[in-house]
Amino acid sequence: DPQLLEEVTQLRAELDEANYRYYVLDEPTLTDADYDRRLQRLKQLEAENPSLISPDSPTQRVGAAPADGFPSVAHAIPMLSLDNAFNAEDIIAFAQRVAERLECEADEVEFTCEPKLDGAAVSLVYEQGVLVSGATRGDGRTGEGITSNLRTLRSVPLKLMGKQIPELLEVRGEVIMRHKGFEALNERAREEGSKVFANPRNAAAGSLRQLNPQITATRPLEFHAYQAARLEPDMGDATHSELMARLITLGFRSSAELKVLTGPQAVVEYCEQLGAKRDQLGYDIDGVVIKVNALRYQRELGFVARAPRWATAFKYPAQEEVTT
Ligand SMILES: Cc1ccc2cc(C(N)=O)cc(O)c2n1
Repeated sequence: DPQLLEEVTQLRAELDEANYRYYVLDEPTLTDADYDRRLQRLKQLEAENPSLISPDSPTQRVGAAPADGFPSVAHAIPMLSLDNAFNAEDIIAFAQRVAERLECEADEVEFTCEPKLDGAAVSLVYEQGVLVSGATRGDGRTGEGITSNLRTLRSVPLKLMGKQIPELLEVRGEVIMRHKGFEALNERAREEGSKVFANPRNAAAGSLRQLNPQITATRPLEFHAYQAARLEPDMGDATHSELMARLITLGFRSSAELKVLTGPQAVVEYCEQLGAKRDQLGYDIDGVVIKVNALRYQRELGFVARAPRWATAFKYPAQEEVTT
């Protein structure tokens, strides 16, 4: 019945658009009540016409628990950790090392800076624009397959947006829990006598490792993309900042605080400025991720044993643990 198909298609488009505006653009259009009304209507139409159900429908976010635990997933490209810088001298030394290898002046090198979110790192794989796999970082080479849990996050697109859909995209990013959601969760946990989490990072990691996606679906988690580990067709001689802008058009949230800066002094200033407003962000960060912006230079610089030569993480002193 074309009338029915029209209504189902319209509802899906409205729900996907509402997700994007709420979670990526921070400009919600639908109220939660409007969102839920449309979702219920779509669930009813799909229940009456099961042949219409497709895995990328907004109604298919919360599935069944994986029968026997999470499968082990090998990352096609290792999720390596970053080397650390602790002060301005370390940042300048990092920039000098990069400049030497690129045979240019440190003050000419373009860097990006973004807050280093303190959550749980995950990887999402999209084939022909559809989410096919999601995994935890694990030990960097092998993680746990938690696709069913990641599907419950409304900031994780079930299918990519727009017309320029890549054949293959592997997005890396951080799943975080904001302070407000963390405090509300622990408040409920104390009332119910269930597990109270020590900090938002543990709460995010613990929520992603729930065997039952219905539980994960109730947790206030957000996915923030920070890298495209694989992209086919690739973007050739692009930059990290252009890649992040492309991810936003594909439906992902990526750091609103990302800045392109030239030379180490500007990077040091960014780290000082962000440090000054660290307590007002509403979510935990443990530093600043500093990257060489040009992807061509990132490829040229490569990695040392365990961490990229082209990136480092400036770390702030640990904050006193949140008293629960
Ligand atoms: C390459 C790399 C590795 C880990 C990262 C971690 C974060 C983070 N925790 O926010 C951000 C990034 O841009 C990262 N980038």
